[in-house]
Parts: sequence; structure tokens; C-alpha cells
Amino acid sequence: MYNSILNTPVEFIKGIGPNRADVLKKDLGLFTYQDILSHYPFRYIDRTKYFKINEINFDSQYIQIIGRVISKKVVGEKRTKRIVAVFKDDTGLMELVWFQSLKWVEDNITVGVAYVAFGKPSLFNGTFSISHPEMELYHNKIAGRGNLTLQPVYNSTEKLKKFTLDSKGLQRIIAGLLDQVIPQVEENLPHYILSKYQLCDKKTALLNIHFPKNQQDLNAAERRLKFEELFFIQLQLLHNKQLRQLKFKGVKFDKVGEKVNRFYKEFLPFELTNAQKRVVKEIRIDTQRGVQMNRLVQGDVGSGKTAVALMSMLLANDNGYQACMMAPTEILARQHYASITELVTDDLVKVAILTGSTKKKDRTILHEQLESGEIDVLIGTHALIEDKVQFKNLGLVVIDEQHRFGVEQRARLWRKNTIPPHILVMTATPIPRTLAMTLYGDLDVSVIDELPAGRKPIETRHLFEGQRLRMFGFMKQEIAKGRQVYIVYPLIKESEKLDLLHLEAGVEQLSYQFPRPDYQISIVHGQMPNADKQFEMQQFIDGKSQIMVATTVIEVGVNVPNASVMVIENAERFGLSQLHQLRGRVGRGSDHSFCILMSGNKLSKEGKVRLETMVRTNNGFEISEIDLQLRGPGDITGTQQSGVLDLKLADLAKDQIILSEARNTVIELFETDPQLEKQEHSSLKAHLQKLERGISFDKIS
Ligand SMILES: Nc1ncnc2c1ncn2[C@@H]1O[C@H](COP(=O)(O)OP(=O)(O)OP(=O)(O)O)[C@@H](O)[C@H]1O
Repeated sequence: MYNSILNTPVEFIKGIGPNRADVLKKDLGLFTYQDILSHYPFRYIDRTKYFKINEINFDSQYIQIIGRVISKKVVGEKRTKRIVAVFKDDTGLMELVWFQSLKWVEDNITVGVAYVAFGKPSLFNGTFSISHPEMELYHNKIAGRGNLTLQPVYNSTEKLKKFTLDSKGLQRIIAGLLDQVIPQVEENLPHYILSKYQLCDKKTALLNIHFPKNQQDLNAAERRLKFEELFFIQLQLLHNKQLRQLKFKGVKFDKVGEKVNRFYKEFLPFELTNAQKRVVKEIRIDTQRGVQMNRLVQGDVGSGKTAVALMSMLLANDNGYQACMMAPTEILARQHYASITELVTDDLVKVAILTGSTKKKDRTILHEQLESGEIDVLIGTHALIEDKVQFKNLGLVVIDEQHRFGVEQRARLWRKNTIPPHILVMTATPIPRTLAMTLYGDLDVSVIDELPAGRKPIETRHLFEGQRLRMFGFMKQEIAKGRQVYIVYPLIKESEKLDLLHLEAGVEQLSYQFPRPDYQISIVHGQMPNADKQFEMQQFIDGKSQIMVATTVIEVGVNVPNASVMVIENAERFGLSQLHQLRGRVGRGSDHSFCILMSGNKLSKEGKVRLETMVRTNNGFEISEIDLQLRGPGDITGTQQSGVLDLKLADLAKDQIILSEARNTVIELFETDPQLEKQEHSSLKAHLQKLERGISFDKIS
């Protein structure tokens, strides 16, 4: 991306010495000039604002005060030896204290002279004081010689180590480095892009992100560098997509045959929604082109993704190919298997399931049937990607919640056929648009933005502990109508024991409120043996129990259309998308359904927003955006492991517009100059070539 000077190792910085170079490398992860220059400040102190001494309080951060030193004396001995100066303005007195550099203070700080003192005040013996303030002659400041306006503050190393680098130390290093290298920094974005989006040039941006003269310059620098950051991510993603399309032919699904047609006419128990039809059509077009499909299907809970996946798999079968569907957990795989085998029969398509708990004997038979092509559709977990699992001719892979699968695992799937199979990725709940563009930017996206007709919106209420009896009363009413109820408890690893206690206490209270034989309660939690779990779930699915008490989303990942009430205990402890996913377990039939969020009285501000959002809307797309605003991308399930999100400056919650601009720019770029042959794109081309040399294709695919 840059010229070689920026790749110079940090030990070559003037005056840095081996110890400080070590701190930079080991503690801050900064190895080259480039790393240091993109170690951006995390905030700025406004050095244009002045405080009065009587305005100082316990919350005061770094501030500056104009005053006069009215006395100065050395106090204490040995290690406590220090110079204390009394500093005065027209509102009061405070102290300035130095434990080090005493000689410098003796020589340079003069009683009777006016200074600007800068630092963080603390209260000591009833007086506010600043230790080691930065001092500047008031006269100089006014004359404009000390022209700091917004002072950068950097993440720095801990104070305890022998060799440390504080923010000021870094500030000095960066200032020196900028002086040295700025003339040699090359622009890395084409000029027409800079002028189209009115972005400042690279040199100005680097200078102003570290040492802005005013807020306006800082904003411009930030905008330019955020754009650049997002632009290069998009460049790489869309380049990968382009490469893949050039490099890999896709198997061709030319025809819609008997299986799809029969399924549509004889088996499908409902009319597809327009959104489902549109997505099936998009998949059909994609798989006809002879290019490998890589498509993400985003749909809200209950929007009918299974039917879309199944039709795509039948399309593969119609063209002589097998298909497989991979789920992140055994329970989800079983659920998919159950819902698919409910929709089709063996004479239309042979469906099998393979998970970690498939017995060895069954496994051997399965392997043979897969290799002979007897099995059309295989559903399973990670067990599917084992090398022993060989297909006769795999044409389509559907990945449910792909972000839980590593890139390497995806690549292993690819190798199961000479021509890589088409890939359809499905998310369990929608993910925010900016996140989708960044995480899945190399995929095409389909959206199922419509729920099947006749669905009544789920009514959501938030109740406090004191309203529990009301909740029980409501449950009784619904059960009397023949409906079933879920009650979900949080189960968070750190407090697993306590959570289980809560669950047990809850069950005890429930058994008292809902006694046998009138009521049956099923209980499912993660620490039960698998067979017990299956049994309890089956009881609920068969309608033999009216209440299902469970711990996590996955454990209730069942489709029981007769369940119409979802009670979520300690709802404030769940994330928004998890709450939404849980709520999606009801409202799957035509009954009016309810979600009751139970919480304690004390709610954090964020917890309150989450619950209010749930009450206000059923729209998963809207909820995912709010989730992103609240938690940031790093905390959204599954994104943690993605290096793509190590953004230095851009914020996917706030910088939607810049991201769209960057993405559109790259799309246009590849449309007008697919091979990046134009002179103005030569540095971009070089950048991509450098990346390609460093990363094998399997890793980025
Ligand atoms: N077009 C449709 N008309 C009526 N019912 C439908 C339609 N499509 C799907 N369904 C039904 O809606 C329910 C939800 O479908 P499905 O399980 O595929 O949802 P999903 O998108 O996978 O959601 P989730 O992630 O919540 O499981 C199922 O009972 C399914 O039979």
C-alpha cells in the first residue's frame, strides 16, 4: 500500500533505543513506521479551553488553567522530596507538584510569572493539585508559540513496567516520525476518488489525525482515513469474489426437473411468499451461469428459509447433483432434518442425517450411500466435513449460520467435488447491513423480507418481578385454550451454577402453580444427557407437556406451532438478537402469540433500551441495527473471530454512509476497470498482488 520507508522497523526511529523499541513492539504491537503512524489517538484534549481554579471538581479530567506562581518550595526528603508551587488565578489557589526534574523546575519556573498549567487535578490534603503539570509561559501561549489546540491522547503502556511509554512519549515519537517521513508518504487512493468524495490527501490526513489544528481538520482527516480503511477491505472482498468467479467454474443447474416440480405441486403445504419466490429465482439464475454461487440468504425468524433451502437442494438433485446442509449444532441439525422430512417423502428425495452421535455402523452405511449417490440430501453438523465423508457429486452446500464455521472448514467443503459446489449461507436472524457488507462482502445477498401470510404479530410485554402472578394467570388462560408455553432462563457460562439454581427454584415455583396431573412440565438444559433432552423435547412436541422450561436458544430451537407463549426470565441478561431469536419460537402457527419479558426492577440503561425495543418492534432487521448501535460489531454473535472487524478508525455502527461510499466506489472500479489496468489504479493492483502473494486462495475464499 505504501512506499518502503513506512515498512522500516521501529528501532530505526531517531533516538528510540532498544528498550523503547521493545515496548513499542511487545506492549503496543507496533513494529514499523506504518504501524506507528496508524496508531491513532483515541481521544483529544481541547487545549483551547481554559478552566478557572474554582471550577475544578472531582470529575475534572485534563484541563488547563491560566495563573501565576506565587510561591515555590522544596518539601520532604529523599523519595518524598518534591517541589510544591502555589498557583493562583482570580478565583482561588491550587498546588502544582513535581517529584522529578527538580532542577528543571528550580531553573525554569519563576515565582511571580504567569503560566498556563496543564494536567489532571486530584485532591490532596483538602487542596486540588496537579502533579507534573505541563507548564507554558502565558506570554508564549498568547504569542501563539505554543500552538497546540487539540492534543492527541494515545493508548499507552502500563505505568508499572520499567520502560514505559506514556501518551506524551508516543506523541513525541509520532511528531518526530511525521516530520521525517511525511514528504515521502505517497497517496494510496486515486485522485478522482478523492475529488469525488471530497477527501483530503493522505499526507494531510496523517498530520491532522495526530495533530489537528481544529475540529474541522480532524473531522476531514477522520473521514478520509475511515474511507481508506473501508475501501481497502471492500477492494479485497470484491477482488476475492472476482477471482473466485474467474478461477472456479460452477456446476450448472440447467433445468427445473421432476423433483422441484413435484415438490411445488404435490408436497408444499403452502403458497410461497413473494420474497421466497424471489430468492428461489435469484438462486436459480445464479446456479445456471456456470459460475460458482456464493450467496447469503438473510431472513427474519420464521420467514421460511427452510423451504428456500430445500427447493435449492431439490434443484441440485434435479440436475444430477447431491446437496448437503450443515448446521452449527446437533439439535439444529436434527431440527432441520425433522422439518425437511416432514415436507418430503422418500420417494421424492432420499434425505439422511449425519452428526457426531451417528453410530459407527450407521455411519459406514451412510458413507457408502453417499459415495454411490443413493442419498440426495445430507443434513448434519461439522461431522459432514470430515475427509471420510465423500460424495458422488456434491453440487450445493447450504450452511446454516455460517459465521460459526471457520474459513478453513469452508474450504474443506469445497474440496469435496472437483468443481466446487455452490454455497448458500443462511443467517438465523438478520445481521446489520454494514456488518453484512463487511463480513460477507464477497457474497451476493438475498433478503426474505416478508413473513408468510396470516401470521399475527407477536405481542410482547415487559413485566417486573412484582407482576409474576399476573404472568402465571395469563399462562393458565392460554394453556386452557390448548396452547403451550416456553419459559427460558439465561445460562451464562460464568455463572452457570447460580443460573441452574435459579432455574430449579423457578421450576419449583412453577410446579406449585401448575400441579400435576393437570399440567405437565418438560425441562431441558445443557447439562442433561442427550437422550433425556430428546425425550423431554419430544414430550413437548407431541403436546404431552404444556410447559417447556429451557435454558438457551439452541435448546428451544424447535418448531412447535402450537406453542403460543414465550416467557423469558431475566430478559435483561440476553442480547437483543438472542431475545428476538427466542421470541421467534412462537408465532409460528396462526394463533395469536405472546412474548413476556420478565426482569428485575433494576435495569441498566442499555438493558432498558433492549427491552423497550423488543416491546416496540417485531422486525428483525430493525432490531439488528439497534443491537449494533448498542453493542458494537465485536459483540455480535459470531463476529469475534473475524479479523475483518479489527477496524482502527471506522465504526460499523456509525459510519454507514462512508461504508456505502467505499463499497460503491469499489464496485464501480471493478465495473470500469476489472483488471485494474489503468495507470491511476496501478497502486491498487500492486496492493492486491502483494496480498495474494501473502495469502493462499483457500484461506481467503
Ligand atoms: N410461504 C409460507 N406460507 C406459510 N407458512 C410457511 C411459509 N413458509 C414457511 N412456512 C412455515 O413457517 C414456519 C417457519 O419456517 P422456517 O422454519 O423455514 O423458518 P426460518 O426462516 O427457518 O425461521 P427460524 O430461523 O425461526 O427457524 C414453518 O412452520 C414453515 O412450515
